[in-house]
Amino acid sequence: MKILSANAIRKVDAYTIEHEPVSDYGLMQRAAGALTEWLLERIPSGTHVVVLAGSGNNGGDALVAARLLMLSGFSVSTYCCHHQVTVSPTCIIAKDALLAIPDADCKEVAGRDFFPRIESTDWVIDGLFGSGLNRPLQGLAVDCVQLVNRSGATVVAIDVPSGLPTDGDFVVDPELCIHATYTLTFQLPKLSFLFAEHELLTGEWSVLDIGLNRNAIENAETSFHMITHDDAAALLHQRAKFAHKGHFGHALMIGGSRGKIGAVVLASRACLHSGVGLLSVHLPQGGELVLHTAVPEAMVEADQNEKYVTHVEISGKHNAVGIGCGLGTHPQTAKALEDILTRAICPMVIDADALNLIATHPELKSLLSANTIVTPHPVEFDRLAGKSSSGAERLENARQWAVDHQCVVVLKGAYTAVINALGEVWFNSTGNPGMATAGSGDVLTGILLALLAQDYDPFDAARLGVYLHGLAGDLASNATSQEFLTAGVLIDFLGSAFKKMQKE
Ligand SMILES: NC(=O)C1=CN([C@@H]2O[C@H](COP(=O)(O)OP(=O)(O)OC[C@H]3O[C@@H](n4cnc5c(N)ncnc54)[C@H](O)[C@@H]3O)[C@@H](O)[C@H]2O)[C@@H](O)CC1
Ligand SMILES: [K+]
Repeated sequence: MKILSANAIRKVDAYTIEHEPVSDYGLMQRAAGALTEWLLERIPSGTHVVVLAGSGNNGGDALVAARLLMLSGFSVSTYCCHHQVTVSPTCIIAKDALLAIPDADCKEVAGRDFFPRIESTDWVIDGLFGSGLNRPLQGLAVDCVQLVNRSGATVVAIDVPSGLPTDGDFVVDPELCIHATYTLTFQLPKLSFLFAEHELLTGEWSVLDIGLNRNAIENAETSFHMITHDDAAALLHQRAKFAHKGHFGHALMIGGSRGKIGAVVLASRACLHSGVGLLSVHLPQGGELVLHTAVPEAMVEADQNEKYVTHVEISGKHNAVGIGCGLGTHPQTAKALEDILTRAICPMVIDADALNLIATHPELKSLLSANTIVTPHPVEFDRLAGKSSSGAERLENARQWAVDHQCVVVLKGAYTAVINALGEVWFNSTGNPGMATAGSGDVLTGILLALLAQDYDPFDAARLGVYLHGLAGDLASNATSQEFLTAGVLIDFLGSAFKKMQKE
């Protein structure tokens, strides 16, 4: 699923109006119709609804919704907050249609004294600004937004919360933006919804289909996508009937240090449960017995050192290498990492402490090869690439990093971003806060290593891997609870996640 910029959406809107039997106002009625349908299923009967409409088409949507809610029997008070002299012609049509209803309550807000009284039991429909916002809010709009935010009412934002830039192209002061309980956005998700700092502003968001022209969406250029179930399922390889374990690759997992052997155990278990043929694990000698006991399916190559990894034999027999889980950052481990990066020619997944070592030994970056996946969480990424002041800035830095180092970056978060060497971004759509638990990242590394060993292209492996990882988390939390989730439970649900991806 594409994520389009405000500008690209405007073009798709215009194309739809030009090529389909629908007018500007017709499209607005469709949008407001979808919105009202959503609202009617949720607003408790008898609720007083306060509708705030700006001067643009977002305001027009709000005015149409106000009319539809009134016709459905709700008590609706509508306030027009005109922030500019020219009001959109479609907004004017919508307002005239509202005023044509007997008893329509529609007031102009000429200043603070004209503001509505909002009770905490009210529902507020925010149609002040939509995708046309191009600068931070000022003046009366700010006062209005703050009145809403302090009211305690349930707030439904139309398309985008007023004050939030659709593409995340400027940093928002949360005081200058509606804090929506729900955001109902039209047709496609918006980029700015995917940054952690905007969670408070968007609340729970959902996409409403308003039937924009499919060809126009298909032809619109963008670097941003969301991974849907069908996208991920299409990436899954079928396993041939006569296949044997040699067909599914031999993976090498390198990790562990004293006190952190569990990380390699989790990553190894996840790898074996993700379809790999053979798995060898290189870990400090002290962890050998633990690994043999916890993961009997794996072969163990113990390091000469008891507590940390110092030297790894890299041979042509491995189809993929994973390194970093629980690895530690001992100087001798850094030397070993340099040696591995220099000699390994197979695809690699690099995680956790291996990334921290690269951050403290920047000369190692030049050794990364094109078929590498790096899997930093935001703090690890900032160590690698320097601090970012916002989610949007970090995403741009990660795209640049992927281009500069010609590898796949998996920037982990609520909407994990998988970025290829062209700077194209696919956001994951599965997963839940229950997965914010120790070892969850190790499980992802294990899955990615298994897919790489099975000859998945690194970008495909990363997109399918993050989707499966999140899906296992969703299945696990549905069957138990987010609180109960541990990395081990995630692995237990990997089987069901794979099953959901397979063709019936
Ligand atoms: N035909 C269409 O284009 C459709 C548009 N739809 C709605 O239309 C919205 C976009 O409408 P518009 O493009 O009219 O934009 P908005 O309704 O977001 O209005 C923005 C207007 O305010 C001005 N402005 C921007 N930032 C400002 C600021 N900080 N302070 C004061 N003024 C500011 C802009 O010049 C622009 O004219 C979408 O979000 C969606 O809700 C839907 O009705 C579906 C169909
Ligand atoms: K809005």
